[in-house]
Amino acid sequence: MADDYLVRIGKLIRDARQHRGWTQTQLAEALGTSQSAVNRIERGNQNISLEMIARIGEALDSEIVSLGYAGPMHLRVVGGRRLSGSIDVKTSKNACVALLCATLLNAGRTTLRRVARIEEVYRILEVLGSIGVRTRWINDGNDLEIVPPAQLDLESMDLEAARRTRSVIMFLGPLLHRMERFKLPYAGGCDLGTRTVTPHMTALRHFGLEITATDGTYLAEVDRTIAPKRAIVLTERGDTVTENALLAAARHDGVTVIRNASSNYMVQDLCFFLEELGVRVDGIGTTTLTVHGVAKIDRDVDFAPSEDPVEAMSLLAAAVVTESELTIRRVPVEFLEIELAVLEEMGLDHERSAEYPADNGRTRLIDLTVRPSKLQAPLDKIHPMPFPGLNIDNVPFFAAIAATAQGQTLIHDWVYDNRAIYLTDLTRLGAQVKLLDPHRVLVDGPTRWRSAEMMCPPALRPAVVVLLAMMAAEGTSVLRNVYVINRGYEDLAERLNSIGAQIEIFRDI
Ligand SMILES: CC(=O)N[C@H]1[C@@H](OP(=O)(O)OP(=O)(O)OC[C@H]2O[C@@H](n3ccc(=O)[nH]c3=O)[C@H](O)[C@@H]2O)O[C@H](CO)[C@@H](O)[C@@H]1O
Ligand SMILES: C=C(OP(=O)(O)O)C(=O)O
Repeated sequence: MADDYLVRIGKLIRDARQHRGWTQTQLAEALGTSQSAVNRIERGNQNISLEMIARIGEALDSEIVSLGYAGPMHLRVVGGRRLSGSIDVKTSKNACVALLCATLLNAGRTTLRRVARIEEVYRILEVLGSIGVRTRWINDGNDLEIVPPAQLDLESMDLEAARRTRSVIMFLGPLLHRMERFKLPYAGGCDLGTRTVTPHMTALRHFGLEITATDGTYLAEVDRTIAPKRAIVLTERGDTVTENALLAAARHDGVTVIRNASSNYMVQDLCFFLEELGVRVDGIGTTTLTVHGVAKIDRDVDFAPSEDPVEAMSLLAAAVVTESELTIRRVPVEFLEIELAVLEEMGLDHERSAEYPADNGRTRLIDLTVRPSKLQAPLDKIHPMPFPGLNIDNVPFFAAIAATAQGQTLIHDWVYDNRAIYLTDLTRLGAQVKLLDPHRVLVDGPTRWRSAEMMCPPALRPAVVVLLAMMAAEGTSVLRNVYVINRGYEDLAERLNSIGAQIEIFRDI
């Protein structure tokens, strides 16, 4: 019986270590013991004290044994500290989730390099695993290997995981080639108000896909006699709808033209990946994509998704609100050009390195050094547009930046029903943010930030904006329930600590 417990605890430790991406040797070093001792513990061959379990939990930032329900993660932020040094931008959530869905097109093995270890990726991995796709972290947890089975088992889909992410909608494009009738749960994700899926249905109808929405699920049926006869015109220039159309076109044996396509960063990464799979895509970076599909794809491929422009913007905003000098490395500059132009107008003192290519060989990167600056509010409103406009997901960061600038800034988020509303949470931290209507806020700066204890807004970017303001505010703030941040940022607290922040992770027991 005792042995059985040791084996179970050993497995928990091994899982927590792998989740962290550590080798046994790395864990041994953190504990001041030997790799062979860690190996014995993980195999259940070693008596282990409660104190040792607690130390392992601390080292891995994972509660190995919890008393009852291990509650949500919270952050305690000691603010008012300057950041310094340099930090690398990780690969993007939005490309990684699209690429994971795209692996369903390929009968061969896909290796994805430096995939962001974030909750959104974990949810898609859980869904893939539940339907029979073999996925495993390799190379010390940096890279992911994905091998689909000959037959997918959709009946066993982990519905709870699927409902927590909107990205699962990108299963539609690949699945319509693998089965004629299937079910998918309704797409979830951030609480940003109504987000339509109609454009996806309109686009995929060209490939014979019809969708009926029943209680909580989409029932998809494919009529194989239908194939695109003319160009597919997307009804809106959305990122995931463009990706879904690309995924469907990739295995359509013929040429598909997609018009009003998004040319945003995640779409470009997906196009580069499709090319690795042997699917030619003309017009990458433009709004007309011509896809030369192939009926069968069976290739072992290796691909490195590019860096996340929204994480780059987040780190840049962290430097601005904390009045720090910080170098942000591996910034995909093409997808941050408008943001930088606006910030330059506002008076941001910054320096850019020469450009160098990302590991995908295509995306242009720079290292960006940001210095403390006296910012002025921009003359015109801040508003997003599909790429190459100011990125929709970067708009919330301008609220925090505007709060540090002298004067009034109007922020107009026409895209999402709720996102601008969450920006008023900044008032709890001392900012003057007035909601004019559900899409527009007026920010008056500069701000004398003050600490506060708050719940995380239920949307990724506004949640990070609140965290950044807490880092600027003197004193100790608490941000509760940060799952939504972990959806899109890998180890954000630890990484910010590495450049001088003081953020402690804690949980309810
Ligand atoms: C996994 C992923 O990649 N998520 C991104 C993707 O979500 P996703 O592609 O799912 O975005 P949606 O399709 O929900 O579009 C966001 C909102 O913008 C509206 N809309 C969009 C385009 C357009 O030309 N006109 C228009 O009105 C939609 O109706 C919707 O209300 O794109 C969003 C917009 O860039 C980003 O915020 C998300 O981070
Ligand atoms: C809105 C976002 O993402 P999602 O589409 O995953 O909800 C985001 O990344 O800010």
